[in-house]
Amino acid sequence: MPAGPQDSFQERKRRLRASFIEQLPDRLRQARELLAALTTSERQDEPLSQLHLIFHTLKGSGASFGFDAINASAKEAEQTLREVLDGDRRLSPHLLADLRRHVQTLEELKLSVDSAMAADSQPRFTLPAQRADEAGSNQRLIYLCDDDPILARDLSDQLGCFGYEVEPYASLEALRLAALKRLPAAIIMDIMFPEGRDAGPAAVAELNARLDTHVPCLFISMRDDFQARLRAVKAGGYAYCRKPVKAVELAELLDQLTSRGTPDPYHILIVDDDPDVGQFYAMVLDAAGMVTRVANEPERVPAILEEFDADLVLMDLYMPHCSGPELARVLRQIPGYLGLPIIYVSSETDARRQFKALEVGADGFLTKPIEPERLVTEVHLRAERMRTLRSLMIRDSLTGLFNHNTILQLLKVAMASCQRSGRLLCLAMIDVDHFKAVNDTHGHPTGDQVLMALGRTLRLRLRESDIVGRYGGEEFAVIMTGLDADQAKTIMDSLRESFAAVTFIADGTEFHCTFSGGLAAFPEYSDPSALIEAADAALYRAKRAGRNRILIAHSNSRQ
Ligand SMILES: Nc1nc2c(ncn2[C@@H]2O[C@H](COP(=O)(O)OP(=O)(O)OP(=O)(O)O)[C@@H](O)[C@H]2O)c(=O)[nH]1
Repeated sequence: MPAGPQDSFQERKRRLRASFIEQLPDRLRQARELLAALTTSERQDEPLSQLHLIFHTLKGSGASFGFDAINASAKEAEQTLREVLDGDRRLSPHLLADLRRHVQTLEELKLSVDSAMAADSQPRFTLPAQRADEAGSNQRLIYLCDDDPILARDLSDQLGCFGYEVEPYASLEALRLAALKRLPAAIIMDIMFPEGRDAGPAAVAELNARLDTHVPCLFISMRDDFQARLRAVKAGGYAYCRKPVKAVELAELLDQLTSRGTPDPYHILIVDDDPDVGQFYAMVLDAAGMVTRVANEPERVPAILEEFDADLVLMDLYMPHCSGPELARVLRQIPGYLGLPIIYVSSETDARRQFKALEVGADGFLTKPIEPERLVTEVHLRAERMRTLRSLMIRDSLTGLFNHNTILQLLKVAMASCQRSGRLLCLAMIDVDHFKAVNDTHGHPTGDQVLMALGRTLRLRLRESDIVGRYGGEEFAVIMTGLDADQAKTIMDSLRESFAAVTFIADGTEFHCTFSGGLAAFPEYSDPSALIEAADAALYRAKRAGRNRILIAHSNSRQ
């Protein structure tokens, strides 16, 4: 039979089990030595803790790797040692003899990889939120159905600024006919219609059944009751937004729904002092499409996190020199990791101890042995949540671009990285021309549409590596690396020309907008505030020189 991904998973598991069996005598020898050093006359916390850690690890790994006999014997010994460490029991000669007996039982076990493999169930991974995308070739075509024709038209126009081709429909019948003729990439659907309070989800369900497909769907509604949300979920709704909805939120959701590219996999850092256990979790999560990194030494974690952008940390509870809660506390004291989800994985079942460990700001507790499927689901759900929350914290709600604080942070990070690598960096500050007049003439909502369109133009036209943010009001900041100021100016000029060509329509009147920009380059300006000040000054000059142009700041011509 050809080797498939499942075979390689089983093969890796086999290797880990073999390595566990190989290391077992050495661990038991350490346990024997520690036991020999223990006397009943005085309390010796250090060897007792070390011994506890050995049995604790054996208990967890035994369970994870399917060696039930190891798990059972180590569990009893661990419990006894825990009681001694807590002061609930004295270290009597009888108790020492008991511990030696446990070590002996473990030494005498006849372990075989094959028997453990045979007892293993085949892991299956069913990742939540796998999105079907069978909407046909037109990735930008969206149907929006709402019985309020003004809202349908207005929202469609706004979504147009995000690059979507949105067709508004004010009746369910009109939408049905359109969908039967040509399938859209997604449908945005209201819940309540004259046909009934739940007519929107019913129509979507009927359409899917009729076409034998699943058209991705977002629901929008004034309703916020459980029933409405449940109907939407039953009809296969991907998201539910309460009215009034922001076009930028819908655009973000549509981006997720209609993107054909695979989403960026979750990055999971696994911290476990036992290399085999760490590898085991990594193997399970890798097989589910996540990217993992294993740290066996807690002290290396901050350095690893600096270059591995983790969505979540999976952490062992008991580790020598630095426990899981201690490491969690260290991380929480670093501002960038205050919100990083930390999940403990441990065979600790005592609820009091679990709570204590969580108190330091960790987010969850998974008790060993954990089924691969459950591990994948738990990690996936928490990492997904983290991404959503992070996005809300760092993005501007109108344009979906990075907000003011985030762009400043990112500029600092990018400049520090360019400093190390010797790469060039340019900052462009751009500002819509005569924007006050747009608001005054066409109204604030139209002004908002202009800002959304500019944000979108910047995001779609620039490289993935460029960082775009809304600096404030009608001012945007763009960080470009690996380019000198002249190259950056060429790009910004081309964007400026494209934006000037966009036709906006408000109340039947067409109008155009332009923007001006100021560019400053690193290392000519070597610290973030000097770079921003220089780009801003160049922007100011561009405005004074007549607008609709990009000017470069030079340190010898500062004004
Ligand atoms: N619609 C809308 N307007 C905003 C927003 N933030 C700031 N503004 C408006 O942007 C306008 C900025 O106007 P000014 O700074 O006077 O400059 P300008 O009219 O753009 O003219 P120049 O920059 O000199 O070309 C103000 O009227 C603000 O109220 C926003 O989020 N939405």
